[in-house]
Amino acid sequence: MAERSFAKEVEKLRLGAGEEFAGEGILAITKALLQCGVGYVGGYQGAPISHLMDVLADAQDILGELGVHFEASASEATATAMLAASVHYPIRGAATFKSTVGTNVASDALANLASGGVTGGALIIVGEDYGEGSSIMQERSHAFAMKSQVWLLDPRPNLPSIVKAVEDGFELSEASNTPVMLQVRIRCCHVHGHFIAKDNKRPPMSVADALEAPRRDTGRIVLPPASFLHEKEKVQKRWPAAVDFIKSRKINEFFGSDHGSVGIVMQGGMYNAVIRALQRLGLADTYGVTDVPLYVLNAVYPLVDDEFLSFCEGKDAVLVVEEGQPNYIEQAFAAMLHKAGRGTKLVGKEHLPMAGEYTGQVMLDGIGSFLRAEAPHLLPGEVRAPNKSGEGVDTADLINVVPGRPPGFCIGCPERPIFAATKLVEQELGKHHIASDIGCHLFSIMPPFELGATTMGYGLGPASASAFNSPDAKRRSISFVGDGGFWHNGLTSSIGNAVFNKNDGVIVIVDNFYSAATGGQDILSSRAGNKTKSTKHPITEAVKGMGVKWLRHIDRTYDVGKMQATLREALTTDEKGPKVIVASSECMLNRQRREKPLVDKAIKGGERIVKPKFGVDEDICTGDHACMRLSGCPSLSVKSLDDPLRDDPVAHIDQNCVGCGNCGEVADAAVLCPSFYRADVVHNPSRWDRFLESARRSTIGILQRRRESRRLTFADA
Ligand SMILES: O=C(O)C(=O)Cc1c[nH]c2ccccc12
Repeated sequence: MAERSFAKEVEKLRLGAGEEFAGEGILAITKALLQCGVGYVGGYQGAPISHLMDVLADAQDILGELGVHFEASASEATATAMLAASVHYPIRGAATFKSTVGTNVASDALANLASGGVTGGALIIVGEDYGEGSSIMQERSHAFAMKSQVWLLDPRPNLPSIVKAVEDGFELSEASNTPVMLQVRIRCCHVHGHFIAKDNKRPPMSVADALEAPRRDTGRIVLPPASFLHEKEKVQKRWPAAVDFIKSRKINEFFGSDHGSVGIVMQGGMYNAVIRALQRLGLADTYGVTDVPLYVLNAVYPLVDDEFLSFCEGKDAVLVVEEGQPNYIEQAFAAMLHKAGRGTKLVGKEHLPMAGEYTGQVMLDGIGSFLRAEAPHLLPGEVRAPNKSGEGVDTADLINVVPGRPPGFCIGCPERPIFAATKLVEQELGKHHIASDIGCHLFSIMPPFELGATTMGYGLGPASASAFNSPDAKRRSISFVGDGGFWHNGLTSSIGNAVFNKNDGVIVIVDNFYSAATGGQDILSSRAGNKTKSTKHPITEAVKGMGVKWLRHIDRTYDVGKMQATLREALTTDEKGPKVIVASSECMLNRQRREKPLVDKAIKGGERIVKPKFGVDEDICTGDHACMRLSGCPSLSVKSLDDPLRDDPVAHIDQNCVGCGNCGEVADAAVLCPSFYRADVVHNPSRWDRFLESARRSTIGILQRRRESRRLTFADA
């Protein structure tokens, strides 16, 4: 079950011509795909397009009615390889994934697809995870577009532009026999707005039709001599065809005055932020109307030389707003101007940062700096000569006032006890080299665990420990991989590799029943039934099938003692070959999403429900916080006591506790302290519960009164 259900929203996908669609960017993309007569869609989830995959999964009935095939691909490479269906057949297909990491994974298939070219439109919707909210390395998808010669669209972040980009993308792909990437940043995915819908179109040729009449053409298969001809075709046919299409269909847009001494060129995705900066500089109105000449690249690759050169005509200076590095667009424009012998001054990264997200403030500073330098006469007096000194920024330096808040495991996360156990084992056996992987479990690198030295890619944790396999070694490496990474490619890249190379290390497969970090999507080993997918395939079976001999399965990760003992055994056994521990417990977020509505309903219906909660007895807690050093649970916090003899704050469990029991288990396994208690909160208590409660209360009352009566008391003076 995914993080968000779009079951209600997907009904909007049925809107017909002339009706107004209102909603989120990702839904608009899906609607646009259906309006374009797409024949098949698929992809792999990851921020910021996880929800696009969830929308498609929730829309399967609607897709099915139109004869559109949906695939939840095993990886981005799988998703891109699926687009092979558009090579020989005039069927439109779309794949979506997270960039740039997904594009890295997909690049084998992407390069092959781009070489042979396509007949039906092939659209790759890449969710660009760049900037301050990103979880990955900061790179650009642009490089992939250039190296594989696929076209890159980067639409203005509003619904009509996004929908148009999907339509343009398919047509561009067909006009140039080239796959097209449609880049959407996080704000573009989640922007809300309106557009006028068109009717959905059944694909003129479905995948079922294609299977009835198979086609092949060796000229489209990547093998010499065809592959050498592809290279020629790319340069002589497909590239010029793409430039012609972009130009004749006016994919790129011009705004502002035709006459002006300066202008701004930008990636389409930067448009909203540029307009906001111009508004703040007094140069655009509330509706975004401006006199400043703007050239908006909804297609960022390939570039159209004469469009750019004509934009520069009569201008003294032009600013390129291009997020990230290298500044490919700026370099290409500089070369165009130089070759054309033009004198227009081209600037970009002089005024805007070379790296990092172009946020509102960055854009304001950069465009302000450009205009102050090149066209100060455009700026209102208060911008040119502000009353404030400096840039006019007066927010406090937050680094000095806000404590750091590193991301960590959720309350009740079943992965927390795995790392608590690892820490306890390291206390016994010493420090080990630990290789981490992509997924929630990577939070182990953060306090309080501080375990893990590298992360090399999805499913590659054990692979990234493969060099540490020496006959001279006295200590084994430990590596982690999640169930998401395991099925993405870890089964072969990590487990198969370890078996084949006789790796002696310890591999922990963190199995939480979902691809949790990407939003809780189902995978092969998910335990729940799924209407359209085949689940319940145990990881242990796959691992055994790969040839692993030493395999342990822990089916309740909260058992810290057992986890610790198993890790100890894996690290010390004489048995050769990889030691694989599958540690399974359900993702607590998903479990709560599943159980909470049922429990709330049962409580409302008067049913007796017992909810376990944990607490700390503040009379016993010494305030040494040892429990926290092995937990990091957000619900385990500190509390100051109103007691002059206790100056250290004691441990405290807040009301968000879900009763996973981790803190008690850890306290026990670490022989930490007896101050943790469990209290069962009984909703809709039975008569027996009430009787027990009153019996307990009166017994405790008697004992309390007895103790009170024996206390030494002082008479009032
Ligand atoms: O969803 C995210 O934010 C991820 O980083 C997960 C992810 C999805 N596909 C990938 C390919 C390579 C590395 C990470 C991911």
